[in-house]
Amino acid sequence: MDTTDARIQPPRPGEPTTLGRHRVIGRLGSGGMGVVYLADGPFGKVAVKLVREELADDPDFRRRFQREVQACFRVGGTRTVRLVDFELDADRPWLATEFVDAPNLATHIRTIGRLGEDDQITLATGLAEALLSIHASGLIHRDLKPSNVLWTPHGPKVIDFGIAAAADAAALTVSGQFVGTPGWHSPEQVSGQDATPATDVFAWGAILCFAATGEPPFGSGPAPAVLHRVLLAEPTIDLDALAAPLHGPVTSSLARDPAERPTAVDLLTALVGALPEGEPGLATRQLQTSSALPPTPPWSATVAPAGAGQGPGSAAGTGKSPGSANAGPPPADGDGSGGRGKRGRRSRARIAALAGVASIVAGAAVIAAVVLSLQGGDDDGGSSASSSSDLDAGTFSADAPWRLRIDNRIDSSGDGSSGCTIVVSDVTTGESRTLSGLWGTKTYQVAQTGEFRFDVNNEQCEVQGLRTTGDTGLPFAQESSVGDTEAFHTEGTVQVEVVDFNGGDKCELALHALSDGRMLDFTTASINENQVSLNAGQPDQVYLAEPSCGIRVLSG
Ligand SMILES: Nc1ncnc2c1ncn2[C@@H]1O[C@H](COP(=O)(O)OP(=O)(O)OP(=O)(O)O)[C@@H](O)[C@H]1O
Repeated sequence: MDTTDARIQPPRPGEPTTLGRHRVIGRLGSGGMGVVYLADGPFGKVAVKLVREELADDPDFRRRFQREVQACFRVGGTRTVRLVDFELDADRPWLATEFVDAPNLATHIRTIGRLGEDDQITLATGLAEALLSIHASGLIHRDLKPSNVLWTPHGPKVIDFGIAAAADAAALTVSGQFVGTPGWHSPEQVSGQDATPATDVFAWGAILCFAATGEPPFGSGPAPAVLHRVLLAEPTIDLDALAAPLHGPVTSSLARDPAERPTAVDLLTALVGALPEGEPGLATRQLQTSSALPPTPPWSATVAPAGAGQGPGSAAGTGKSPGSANAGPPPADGDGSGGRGKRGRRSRARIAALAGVASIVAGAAVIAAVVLSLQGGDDDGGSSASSSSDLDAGTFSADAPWRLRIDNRIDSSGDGSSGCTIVVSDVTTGESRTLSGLWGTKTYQVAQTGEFRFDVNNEQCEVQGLRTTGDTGLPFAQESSVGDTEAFHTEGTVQVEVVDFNGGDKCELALHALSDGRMLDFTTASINENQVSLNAGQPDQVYLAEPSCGIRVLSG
């Protein structure tokens, strides 16, 4: 298997140094939609796809991209990479997925050679599992090909599902011609018809032929010739090279008529029992691979230091991202009551100014060291807290995900205040995060456990640590712009009503898992549709992160 380093190129001059909260380390590759960077940030290593400028300028692309990205959160399973963060409003939108330290299948076959029979079956089963999760979420991949399959020691992981729809639409608008990589696209795509789940099954068959022989079933060469063969010729399926259990499924998946192709469920059913000896069955394998997922992201849903969102070389961005600490307007007023007035406007101006002076903010004079003690707190699902006016020494220890609430009580009638700056330090590791330019009340979910110390720049900044171990009881209402909701339990679907759009006409809502901060679903409510539902996928402890509006959870 390749090493990571061999696959990573240094960023080129003028390329972004940060994308949202992620620091760019290198380039993983580029394709039709944009460049993919390896980056490091609050979720560990991620692969960030930055959309090409031409596409970003196309309003139709943006609309479709946004819709598809929202849908991607519904895709579960262990055979698809997890979407962890994105910024859709940026000059150039980007999305971050978990980084999988493995080459793509095209590279693997080019450098190592074609797959043996056992590996073919592992690939066939894993890809069918991926298609099952994608199709079960109502999506179609549309662009399944070897470079969109990462080949790990545990089998394949599929990238780029769903988002190809947006690129197809934009490219067709411009050229009116077929756009894509010939050889993997189905006859119906080549002739301009709608893609269906059967389209992905066709690509599944083509990838298996390629994995077994190193050649796609309709050959290679100039694009028009390949497209012509896809439309009119019979595929070349080398049955000597292909593992016997795949003969039937691969042949039927390449049927010209989509109705004659098997479904992902048919493929899995056909492959049950064909897995190599020693390879556990599907359900067991899923459990094993899911435990290999990256560890709980540290400091999830916390605020990045002001200005960290877009570095000097950055090409993208407004710094506003649902699920990101920069999401949403700043609080409307100092007490978090949701009122809007002079102070809210002034806060916005101050925060904008702060964004330009990150280094000054990061080094802001910490004039009051506050160490909170929550040892004796209420631990049964309520909150336990100590305020910054209590200067007693002590430590706040958290043995489960917890919440940090900051209430800015600074009298800002005079100019000169830059809001609250809080430095949260992990006492054991010494790691710290600076949350700056905070106005009103803000609450953050922190996945990291351990012992923490808080330092604030003004004793009027009240800091509370909250334990959130149980249900809070529903329904409940949340004031405008006060950060995350309390954690609550959902049976799968959450109904939310937006009660205050906070001066705008839209509100972005992101549902996160309490356990590790991972985003489960994302939707946008509008004044015309102020009740929305979010899908957690399965019963879970969840919270709604950083809504920029006043919301009421109707059912969870
Ligand atoms: N999450 C990820 N983890 C590891 N590597 C990744 C990840 N996402 C993408 N890559 C690498 O970056 C390469 C480029 O990705 P990209 O999707 O842009 O390429 P492509 O499939 O060749 O192009 P396109 O589909 O846009 O025409 C991939 O082939 C893969 O090797």
